[in-house]
Amino acid sequence: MTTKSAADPVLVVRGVAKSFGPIAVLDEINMSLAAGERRAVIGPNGAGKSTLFNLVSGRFAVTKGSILLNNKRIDGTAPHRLNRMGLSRSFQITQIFKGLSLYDNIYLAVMSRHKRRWAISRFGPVWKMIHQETEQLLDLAQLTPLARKQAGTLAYSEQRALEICMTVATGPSIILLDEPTAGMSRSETSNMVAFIDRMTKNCTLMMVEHDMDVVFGLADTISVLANGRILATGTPEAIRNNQQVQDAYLNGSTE
Ligand SMILES: Nc1ncnc2c1ncn2[C@@H]1O[C@H](COP(=O)(O)OP(=O)(O)OP(=O)(O)O)[C@@H](O)[C@H]1O
Repeated sequence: MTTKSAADPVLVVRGVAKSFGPIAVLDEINMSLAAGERRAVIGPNGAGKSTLFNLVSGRFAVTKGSILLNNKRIDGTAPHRLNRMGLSRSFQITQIFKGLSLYDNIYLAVMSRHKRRWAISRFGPVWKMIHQETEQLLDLAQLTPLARKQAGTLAYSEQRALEICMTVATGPSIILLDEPTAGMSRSETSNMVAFIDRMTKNCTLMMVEHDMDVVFGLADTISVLANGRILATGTPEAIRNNQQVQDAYLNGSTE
């Protein structure tokens, strides 16, 4: 039986390879994410970023190697089970309840963290805490004025904000962000970066993002994938100054 200490990494990717039939897409991928770390995975089109995300989030099986979440092997685990184990994939999948109010959506997410089911009678300290945490999250997200609005009637960017709020409310060990600003204008993008930054202060994040302003605005470590291998991992500053990375990606990046 494994025990976890505070210094243990939240996520470990160890010697992972992935092939589709004869096509090798990823090889020798090694990564370790500490608690509270915000890691961006960048790289040219076709480098294997989405494949890596799909391996970590349980959508694809690894061909070789292992993936651990909080010291437990998770490669081969179905996405819905991973969700219950604390790995939450946000964006590109809309998981809000459109017929409910924004408040009720967040309330349900906070309830799930406290392992409560909906009940007619909701009195007592735990329900009071659930209500207070919902109010705090609404406040942090600056969504209080919209609390009573039906989620389905919110603007697209507001629905995405609600979704990240719900993700945070469930208290996951790690949040995977899949191009969190895809399809947004410049001003929506910079608002979303500020929003994610505010909402995920103590969360562990792994994100795939093409927009370098988003990457450099949010990540404290960056892994660069090229041709299915990790070319470099380091701070934004180190990655920006890495000649190999510049040659393989940053200088030639059209995004
Ligand atoms: N299901 C699949 N079957 C066969 N090949 C695949 C499959 N999924 C991805 N690939 C191939 O794997 C390589 C990596 O694709 P992937 O989508 O992971 O790259 P990416 O870095 O996310 O690219 P982009 O930035 O364009 O989204 C590509 O050559 C792609 O064609």
